[in-house]
Amino acid sequence: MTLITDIRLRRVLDSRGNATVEADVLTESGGFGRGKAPSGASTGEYEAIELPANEAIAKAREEALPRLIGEVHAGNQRDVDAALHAADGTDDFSGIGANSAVAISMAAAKAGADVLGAPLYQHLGGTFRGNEYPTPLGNIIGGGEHAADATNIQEFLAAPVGAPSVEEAVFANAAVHQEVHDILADRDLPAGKGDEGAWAPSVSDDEAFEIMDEAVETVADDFGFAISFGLDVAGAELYDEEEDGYVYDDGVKSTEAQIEYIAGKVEEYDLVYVEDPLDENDYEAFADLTAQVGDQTLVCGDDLFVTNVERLQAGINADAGNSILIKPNQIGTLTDAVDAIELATASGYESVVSHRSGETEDTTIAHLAVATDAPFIKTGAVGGERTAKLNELIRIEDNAV
Ligand SMILES: O=C(O)[C@@H](CO)OP(=O)(O)O
Ligand SMILES: [Mg+2]
Repeated sequence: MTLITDIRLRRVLDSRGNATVEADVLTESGGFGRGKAPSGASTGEYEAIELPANEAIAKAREEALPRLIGEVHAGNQRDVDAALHAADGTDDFSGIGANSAVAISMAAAKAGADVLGAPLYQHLGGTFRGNEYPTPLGNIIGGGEHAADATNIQEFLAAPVGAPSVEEAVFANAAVHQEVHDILADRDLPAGKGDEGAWAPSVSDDEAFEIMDEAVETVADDFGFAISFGLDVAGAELYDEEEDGYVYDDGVKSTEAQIEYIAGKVEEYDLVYVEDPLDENDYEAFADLTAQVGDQTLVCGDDLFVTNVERLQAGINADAGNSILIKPNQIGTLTDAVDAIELATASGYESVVSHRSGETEDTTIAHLAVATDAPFIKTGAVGGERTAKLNELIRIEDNAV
């Protein structure tokens, strides 16, 4: 019933106005799924390769479609993704493009769910998945590669850990976003928004910490539950090999100083989440920081692990970090992403499912986070391509998908 009978690929817009790949998968019994590839700006050195959309589409039409149409069942996700790998023939999807691969992989999963008449999260997670919902991490203040003349740290993320429901958590993050706007206005600090909708004021990182702290406390009082915050430092973007350190507006920090700085911020602000605090090649520094603060916060590898089981295994061996960021387009297929989650779970690491800075209306990651019992999902706080996922989470919680 889920035999793939047609795949259509087209170029559509992403949230930055760039071209990305959209895939439609149709099955023998009328099942339909549509997936769209997101795209990063602070991409890790070891990510799967995204090709220009036109090229990715042409390559996938030539190489992948003949191996999928009439050959593979959309309901057998591992078969779909194995066919994508076989069609690509490289170990980084540079053959057909990770953007074509992930769009087809997600579209096939949705077509498989459609035939079953089940929500995608049930198709992916099965009926015996847990009954937890992820806490949304809301990007509130940001800079780095996502906005010019703003903070050095890429993302300050609200984490409504005490929220009684996904719905309350989503609204709390939006309220923190609004509160930060008001604080910035009171301080006469004009601010545009970065790629993910976070405020991008021209303030020091220290001032951003202070503003976040004030905003989450105010909103936590209003909502009546605990709201913490966390960071995506995007350390690989700050690290400069020639300087042998992390380059901030106010000077360069050595690796030791960076570890001390982040550990200090974890203590001072009770941070619940710290992503990529260090360079993507420095497992040892990750391990040092994890030894210091790993029992009180999630130390998460994004550019460090790039959703890749081999890089994750190296991290596990080195005790580097205690959680992994999962971005399906970083590795190219849902099977590869789920393999990384399974290895993480088996090794006592948490998995945090994430959007990219360039996004679309696609909601697959909301379903993946619920299917795999992720403790957190990182998918922004405001903006249509972000609320697409947040509102889908609300619907999933409400049994309305
Ligand atoms: O670094 C990150 O975690 C992501 C998403 O927030 O950014 P980008 O998609 O630009 O890599
Ligand atoms: Mg990151």
